[in-house]
Amino acid sequence: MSASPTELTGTIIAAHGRHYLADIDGEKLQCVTRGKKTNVAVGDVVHVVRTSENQAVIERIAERTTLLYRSDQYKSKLLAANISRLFVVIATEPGFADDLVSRSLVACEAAGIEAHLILNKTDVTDLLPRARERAAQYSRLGYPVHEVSAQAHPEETVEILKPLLAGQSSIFIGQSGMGKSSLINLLIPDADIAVREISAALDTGKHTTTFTRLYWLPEVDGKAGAIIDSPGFQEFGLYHLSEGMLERAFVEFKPYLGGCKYYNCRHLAEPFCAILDAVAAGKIWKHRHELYGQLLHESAQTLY
Ligand SMILES: Nc1nc2c(ncn2[C@@H]2O[C@H](COP(=O)(O)OP(=O)(O)OP(=O)(O)O)[C@@H](O)[C@H]2O)c(=O)[nH]1
Ligand SMILES: [Zn+2]
Repeated sequence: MSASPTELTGTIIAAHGRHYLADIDGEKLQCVTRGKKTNVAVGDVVHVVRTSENQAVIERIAERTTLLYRSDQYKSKLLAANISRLFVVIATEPGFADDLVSRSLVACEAAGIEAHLILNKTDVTDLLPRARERAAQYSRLGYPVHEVSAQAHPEETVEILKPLLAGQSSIFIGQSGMGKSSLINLLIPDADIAVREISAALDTGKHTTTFTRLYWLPEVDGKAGAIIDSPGFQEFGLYHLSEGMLERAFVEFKPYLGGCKYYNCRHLAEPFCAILDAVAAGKIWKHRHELYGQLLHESAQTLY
């Protein structure tokens, strides 16, 4: 369906509660949804109708290539739409939680998004060997790990990350304190100004760090890229993933799926289970199998 003459097409660049900011060819319009809908995500391409000089109402959301979301027992929360790559930022210090890293990776697999890890603060050399060892668990699963130091080696950091971001729509996520803002500021030199502009337009007052926002990257070979920055999180609920999605979202299970005696094996306590055998043989990381069990449990608790 093509846009009607009164409709404008743009991209959602920030979301704060039910208030959205759309970028329409460089012009920023404050947007609301019709009714009480909250089904819009940063990164969404939207068709809007202007209601005043700087306001509009969202009429339609264009078909998405991907949709990343979190959920708890009661509801799901959209994180970002149309992203092609996700970067989980971890660091030598403070300590990072494997649980959150793996949940992010599982969410990516389920959504068809390519996932990478960024190990920041490599300048903290006494903690580096241990952090590397932990990060290697993920590179063994096939997720690339990029070592950087936003503070001690800013130029090298940009050199490493730039090619990974070119022409992609990426999201950065991570626990608080890993250096995500430091990295974004290196990659988007005007990020501070953009944030002030966005929060003024969204009228978020001083809650400037609590919203998700999109920054455009300069075009490379005619392809525009974007970076989405999301607030630091402490939880990543995945209640919305079904059992079938879960077993496929653990990449290391793939060679064993179909090898269990029972076709409806849940890989928890069943006899002759290929996954459990692989865990026992040390071929599947026990921590990840435990997380799988936890996520199965969560998926059975959904109330919506
Ligand atoms: N040693 C070292 N410290 C760093 C590096 N990058 C960032 N930091 C510090 O780590 C702290 C957290 O950095 P931020 O960029 O605010 O981290 P964040 O992940 O955005 O955290 P939130 O804003 O809480 O979500 C700050 O004190 C930074 O100065 C680095 O490469 N090396
Ligand atoms: Zn099984």
